[in-house]
Amino acid sequence: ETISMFCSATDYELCEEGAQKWAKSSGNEVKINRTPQNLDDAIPIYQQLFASKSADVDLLYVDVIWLGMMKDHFSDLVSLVPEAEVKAHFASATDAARIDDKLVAMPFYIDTGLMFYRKDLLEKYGKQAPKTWDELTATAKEIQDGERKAGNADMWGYAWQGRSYEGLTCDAVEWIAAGGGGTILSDKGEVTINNPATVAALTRARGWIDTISPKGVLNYDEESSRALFESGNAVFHRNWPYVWGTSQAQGGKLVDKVGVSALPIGADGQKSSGALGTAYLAVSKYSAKQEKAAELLRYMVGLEDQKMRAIKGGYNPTVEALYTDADVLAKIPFMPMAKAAFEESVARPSAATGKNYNRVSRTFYRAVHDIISGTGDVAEEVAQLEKKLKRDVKAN
Ligand SMILES: OC[C@H]1O[C@H](O[C@H]2O[C@H](CO)[C@@H](O)[C@H](O)[C@H]2O)[C@H](O)[C@@H](O)[C@@H]1O
Repeated sequence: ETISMFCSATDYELCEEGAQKWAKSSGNEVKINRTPQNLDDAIPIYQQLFASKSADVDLLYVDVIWLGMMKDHFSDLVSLVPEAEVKAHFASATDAARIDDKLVAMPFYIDTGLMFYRKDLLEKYGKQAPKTWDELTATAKEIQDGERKAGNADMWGYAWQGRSYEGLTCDAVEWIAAGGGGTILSDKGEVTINNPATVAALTRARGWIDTISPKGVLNYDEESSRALFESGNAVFHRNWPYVWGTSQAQGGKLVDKVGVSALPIGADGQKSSGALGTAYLAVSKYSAKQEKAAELLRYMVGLEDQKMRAIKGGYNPTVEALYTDADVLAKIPFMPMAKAAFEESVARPSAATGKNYNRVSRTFYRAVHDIISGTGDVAEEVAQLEKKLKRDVKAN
């Protein structure tokens, strides 16, 4: 049989490797579709498939924030995946996919926002990995200026995701939550954005533009910000765990020069707040090959494939046993820290918004983009954002 699936663009090669391994060993075939590079653009493609109840795709790559939005189009995996296999994963990751008494997807890898930094440069300047966002700002500036003076005119302090898209929602929620300003909406769906911590966090981020981050950061996504860091021209870089895999790949400029930490906190007593970005696989309700698709899903979320992905790509497993696996630990020495960062991570408000998440997030990231690229009064713009979000929430 041929199973057709979607793999995410950033993660394509390893996703394909796992799927082909299953195909070969099980005597089946896989046809792999690549999501657009900007994952947001996969949403309308999926929506079209669902609207036409298309059987063209059997297995779907699913971002954690889509679970509530797309749940009605996914098969219930309770009868397709044995409970013992479900239990091998972090309960928080599988619990997020238990909706309306169904198990609508299985976790594939954990994404938590992390801070990558130039270990060699921090050592050279006698600095530690920064504890707070203010410390990061100061250290980034000091090292950037020092390196420029020493002859590298292209050096920047901080590379992150400032483009107007879902990635900016992640970055901005991290800055705001780390200062105690919440996650846009409360668990109950009330808009909580209009508070002093939001204003302070966005004011600080605006101050990074053209001081420690190039103006171009306002158009950076994961891959373009990673390119700046991996070219050797940024001291700090916020991204997902896969950057460990890419930056430490043989032949790269930064092999043995990178450190990884949890994201900074706002101030003493507050907690690091990496955005939670777990990826899932789901079987389409419209697939004519439910059982076979579930077999492929079981292989790809299982220990063997997750181990391969961790070792070759730095992807953080959702299978708990892999956090004490010697081969994995040898390749990803910061695994215990990544686990703690995952446990402290903050979820975007997709559970509270359900089908309305996309609208809420779009309003949020567009406003954040305007604020950090503009010169207006931040408190006033946050008050306007609150009004817009209240309208979005009501429209649900
Ligand atoms: O880690 C690799 C993945 O990175 C992106 O996904 C992450 O960022 C998204 C926002 O840009 C976020 O919504 C998601 O939850 C995160 O996992 C990228 O979009 C993926 O294709 C990629 O595999």
